[in-house]
Parts: sequence; C-alpha cells; structure tokens
Amino acid sequence: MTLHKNFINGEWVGSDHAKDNINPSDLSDIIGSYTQANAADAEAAIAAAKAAFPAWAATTPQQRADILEAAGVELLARKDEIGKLLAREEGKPLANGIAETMRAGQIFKFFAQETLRVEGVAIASVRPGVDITVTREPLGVVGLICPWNFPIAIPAWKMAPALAFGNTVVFKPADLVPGSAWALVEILSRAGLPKGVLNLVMGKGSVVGQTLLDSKDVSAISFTGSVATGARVAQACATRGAKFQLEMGGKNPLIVLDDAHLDTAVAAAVDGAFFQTGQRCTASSRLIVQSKLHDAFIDKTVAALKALKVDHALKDGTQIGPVVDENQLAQDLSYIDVGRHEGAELAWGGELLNRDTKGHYLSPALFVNTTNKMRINREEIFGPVASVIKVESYDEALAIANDTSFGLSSGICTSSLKYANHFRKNSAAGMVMVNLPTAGVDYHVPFGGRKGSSYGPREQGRHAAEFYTATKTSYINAM
Ligand SMILES: NC(=O)C1=CN([C@@H]2O[C@H](COP(=O)(O)OP(=O)(O)OC[C@H]3O[C@@H](n4cnc5c(N)ncnc54)[C@H](OP(=O)(O)O)[C@@H]3O)[C@@H](O)[C@H]2O)C=CC1
Ligand SMILES: O=C(O)CCC(=O)C(=O)O
Repeated sequence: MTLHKNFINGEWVGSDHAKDNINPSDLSDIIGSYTQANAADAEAAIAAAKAAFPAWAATTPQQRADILEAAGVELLARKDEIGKLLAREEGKPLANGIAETMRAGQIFKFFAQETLRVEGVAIASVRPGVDITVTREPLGVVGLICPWNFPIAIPAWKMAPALAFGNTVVFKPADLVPGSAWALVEILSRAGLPKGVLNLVMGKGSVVGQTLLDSKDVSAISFTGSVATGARVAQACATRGAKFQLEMGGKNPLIVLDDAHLDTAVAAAVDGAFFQTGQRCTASSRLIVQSKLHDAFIDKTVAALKALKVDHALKDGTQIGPVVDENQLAQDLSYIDVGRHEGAELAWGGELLNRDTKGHYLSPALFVNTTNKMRINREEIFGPVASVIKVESYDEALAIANDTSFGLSSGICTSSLKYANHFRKNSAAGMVMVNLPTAGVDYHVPFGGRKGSSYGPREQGRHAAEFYTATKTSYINAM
C-alpha cells in the first residue's frame, strides 16, 4: 500500500511510522497508509514556515490569487473523486462528500479574490501635521488544528484566508481523516506555492498539535474541535501571547411554534439533527416544540426517521452514513443510556444496525418527554441523537433556547414575522436560522458563535481577515 507522507519545506517526507486510514462504513476497507509525524517533524515544519514567511508576505496579491484560484479550480474539477475519498474516510454520504469538496473549491476561489481587496484607512489625526493610516499585515506562521467532521471544508476555510493574507501555514488535520487533508495539500503543492509556505503534519494531536501550541515561532492558532481541547489551546496560546481562535461545540436549539408549517419544521429538524450522522457542531440537538403542534410534530418526525436509509456512505440512496469511529459510537451510546436513566423516553432509534458491511451503524435516536436540565440537553453528544422539549409559549421556548452554555447556531420554525424577527434579535447565538435547519451554512459569510461555542474573531467570508491579519496604526509627521 502506498505510504502517504507529510509535506514539509516543499518535500514529501515521512518515516515508516504510519497509520491505516479505515473506512467507518466498512471496517475491512483500508483506504491508505499515512505517515505519523513526531514532534521533530512538527518543529521542522514550523522552521520551514518561519523561513518562508518574509518572501511569501512580500508576494503580490495577484501571485497569491493565482495560486488560490488554481487550487479552487482543481478541487471543483475533481469533486467526484475527492468527494468519494472524503465519504470513504469519514462516512458522510457520497453526495455530501462531493458537496463539501465543492464548498472547499468555492472557498479557495473566494479568497483568491479577497487577496485583491485588503483595504486600509487614512484618517485625520487630532494633531496638526500628522497623518494616520490603519493597515493590515500578515501574522507570520499560523497553525491550523482541524477536526474530522468536515475533513476538507474546515481545512479550506482556515488555509485559504491564512495564505491569502500572506501567512505561512502548518496544517495538522484530525488523525481520523488524513486522506482528504493529504489530497488538499497535494493540490496546493502543485499550484505554485514556494517551498515552506504550506506544510502538512499528520499525526496525533497530543504530539503534533501540542508542538504547534507550544512553539514560540507559531504566531497564531486556528482551532476547531472539542471544548476540552479548545481550553488547552486557549491556555497554551494565552501563556505565550499567541493569537488564537476557537470553534467548539454546540447544543443548538430549533424552536417549532404552533403556527409553523409542519412539513417544513419536520424537514428542518430531521436534516439539522440527524443528517451527517448528527456530527456537526451546528446540529439541532434540542427540538423545542410548542404544545399544540407537539404530538403531530413527533409523529411526523418519527415517521421520517423510520424512512431514512442508514447505510454505507457510498451506497446509492444512503441518507445517513455510519458514526465516524468506535470512540464516537461509544460516546453516542453512553448518552443514549444517560437519557434513559434521566427519564427521557426514546420515541425512535438508538439501536446498533447490521448492514452488508461491518461499520459503526446507529439508527437516529429521538428522545421525547425531556427537560432542559437533563444532561442530554446540556452536553454536546455529536451523534445522531436529539431531544424534544415541550413548551407552552414562545417566551418559554426562547428562554429554554438561550439556557445553555453554548451559542453557536439556533433556529425557529414559524409563520409569524413578529416571532421570527424577535428571535433573530434575542437568540443568544452567533447564527440564526428561520424556517431552516440550524446546520448547513454558506461559505462567504461569517461563521461562529457565542459563549462556550467560540472564541475570537469569526471564520469565513470577509470577516476572516480579522483573525489572519494584524492591524497596524501608523502616525506620520510629514515635515
Ligand atoms: N466543533 C466541532 O466541529 C467538533 C467538535 N468535536 C467534539 O469533540 C469530541 C471529540 O472529538 P475529537 O476529534 O477527539 O476532538 P478533539 O478536540 O480532540 O480534536 C480536534 C483536533 O484537535 C487535535 N488535538 C487533540 N489534542 C490536542 C492537543 N493536546 N493539542 C493540540 N491539538 C490537539 C486533534 O488531533 P487528533 O485528531 O490527532 O486527536 C484534532 O486535530 C466530539 O465528540 C465532539 O463533541 C469534534 C470534532 C469537531
Ligand atoms: O453546518 C455547517 O455547514 C458547518 C458545520 C461545521 O462547521 C461543524 O460542524 O464543524
């Protein structure tokens, strides 16, 4: 089997210390062998990125735009092949894998154009004879620590702005999904990047990730993953004065009011809570439903769940793939037990499923008769598990929606402009959806949350410049 190596200082390098990449839809399917970097490899990648920084920061916007555009064009052209690899290694249905690859391609094309739009301001000083300018500059070496649930889109939405604004990059993908990361870096390695500008170090978070966190030569860290690891990132970066940005979990509410269009609400709930196996930080894990529609909503949602096809990610018609690995499956099952013990009632699902291939198949689980105090409604599960919470009024629904330590996305299904507008203004979340699933976002607008979900400037769209650049205020006395 071909050994896929790390990319450091423009070379593919790696020892025989490698790990098999296993398909969660079929545990007998080994996708490839991927080098495991050690701390010395990570340090070599940081040194290469540091050496490459001054020249890369001095390139013209057009040079950077051309490289990012070429990567975007190739990603779009190879969407079927890379989407299949992604589906195979992460367990996302093929159509979602292809869509995610296209999203990554569009992100590169978007940031290719952003290189040309870096603006500053000239502003009058309060002192006579002094001119002030406020400009943006790259930060230096940026470490990207990525999760497994969007194996190409999340690396793309960190890497493209990092490079666009003149930073050099050390990219550490999640250990479970090296294939999509390798494919992405391979494309960029042929797109015209000078050596050292982009480095890939596949390996364990506790080794490679920690080296990035602790290195004085890494100016900034962009992290997406769990709350626990996010706290480590924050502590390490704050201690040594590095800039950092965290995207962590969610416990996202979807409110369904009595005046909602029932089919729209059920479709939003099923998609938001269960598609992509519930493994989205934007997943709607708390379905807050007003009393008159409550029973009909549950009946229709259960009917929809019964009809969902849970199977191999590459099989025609699969709507929900497997859970990503045995650890995540164990976490999902343990929360299903927690819910039962807390007195919640399983209206459907939560069963391990046998399919033609041995994989981590779990039927989507819907808890009913739950309260917002239960652990299943307070802690992120990150699997195909959601709860219904019954409420009497919009005010009660809003209070429950905001009663969480998270604040990533939120949603409301209603035909009332008054409630939709009130919710938009009063939901304590970074992203609000009306008559839409809480998950599934556009690539060109800010992404991020409040409270325990996120820290630092927003990712994506034009707002990404806030994180990937440093602001400089210059005072000039032109005498
Ligand atoms: N908000 C989101 O989008 C996501 C949330 N999660 C949540 O996290 C839970 C666990 O998932 P998991 O993948 O283990 O999440 P982690 O937070 O452990 O992993 C996220 C990234 O951080 C890396 N990492 C782990 N330890 C360190 C460290 N000490 N220093 C630096 N980097 C480190 C990981 O590497 P490695 O993979 O090698 O361990 C991975 O690249 C999920 O069940 C879910 O609740 C998970 C993924 C995405
Ligand atoms: O909902 C989406 O489209 C993106 C979600 C996401 O980025 C995540 O779950 O980490």
